[in-house]
Amino acid sequence: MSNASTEDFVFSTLTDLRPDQKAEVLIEALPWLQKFAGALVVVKYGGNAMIDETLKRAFAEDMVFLRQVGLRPVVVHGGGPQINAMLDRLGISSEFRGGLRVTTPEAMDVVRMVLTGQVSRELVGLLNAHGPYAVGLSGEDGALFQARRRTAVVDGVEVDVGQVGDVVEVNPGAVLDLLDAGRIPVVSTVAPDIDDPTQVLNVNADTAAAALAVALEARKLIVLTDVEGLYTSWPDKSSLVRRLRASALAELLPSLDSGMRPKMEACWRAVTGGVGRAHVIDGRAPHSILVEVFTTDGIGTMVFPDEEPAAAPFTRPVPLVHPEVSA
Ligand SMILES: Nc1ncnc2c1ncn2[C@@H]1O[C@H](COP(=O)(O)OP(=O)(O)O)[C@@H](O)[C@H]1O
Ligand SMILES: CC(=O)N[C@@H](CCC(=O)OP(=O)(O)O)C(=O)O
Repeated sequence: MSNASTEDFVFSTLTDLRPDQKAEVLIEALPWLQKFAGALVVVKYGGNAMIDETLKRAFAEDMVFLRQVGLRPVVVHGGGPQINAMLDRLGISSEFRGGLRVTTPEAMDVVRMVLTGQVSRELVGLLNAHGPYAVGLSGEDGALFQARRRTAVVDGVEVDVGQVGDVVEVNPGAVLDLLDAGRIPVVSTVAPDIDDPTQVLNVNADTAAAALAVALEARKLIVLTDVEGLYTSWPDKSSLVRRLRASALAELLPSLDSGMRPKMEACWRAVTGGVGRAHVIDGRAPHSILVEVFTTDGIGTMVFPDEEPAAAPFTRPVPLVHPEVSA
């Protein structure tokens, strides 16, 4: 076993399971399949979790699995490393300040091109290898997002970062139409500038995913990244947090580094805005989404609200199989 890859290990372990053990794995999912039937789940797929081909295919399988068992998944994707690669190829320099890309008009053209013309296309293709599920749209389509320009804060000082914005309005109609038609919307986080409709703004994908999850009254926001979850004293591996109340997270936020901070802020915004649970999970582990949704222990870090909402969050039954997919 010592020379086997992680993948060999996973597959040999699974095929070595006795039938009764396989049945146990399946039956553990039953209460979660019941609980989440019809639930709307926003999944943020980060650029760093999007590098390995096998993992990308596993991600697409997970999304189609969620859809097929009656959930309503919405993908919001990032693409930071892919934007960096294209800027390098084009010889355009780029830097981050306070966790945000300084976005010149020239860089904005590249951000828009890479997110909507490359990353979105690739994800849509991977999902549609399983049937006609995915439709890509950006924050510009159907006036999905309106954003307002923002600055970054570096060492307590506000700095200009160019064409960067925060989502201030969401019109989720186009996403709901796609969900009602049995599709999986794949959202790129480019948004029109609310104060100057001739301009588009670059929006951090974690932040946009949280705004969309709140507007859609999602049951869950799941953020995939390239670590196991939130560590209270990064990089000490023993400090991984499994469960965290929103108020405890609010106290932690100021101490977090720039990579994790937008993610955890997004989780806080989501659960304080009415989303049932927000999770940060490891996108490097194949099928981590399924483990999170359909097992009792889950995986990664889960953020929950201080007070549970009085009424059950919004759910709507959906046909198990899209007519076109079953044809
Ligand atoms: N407290 C922390 N817990 C976990 N990861 C952290 C923490 N502080 C910083 N990080 C870093 O944040 C990174 C994830 O952020 P980022 O690279 O922006 O991811 P993504 O591309 O998935 O959006 C991790 O790889 C890790 O290096
Ligand atoms: C303003 C800003 O920084 N925007 C990000 C948008 C993409 C993103 O958020 O991608 P990840 O999720 O892969 O980090 C950027 O230009 O890289």
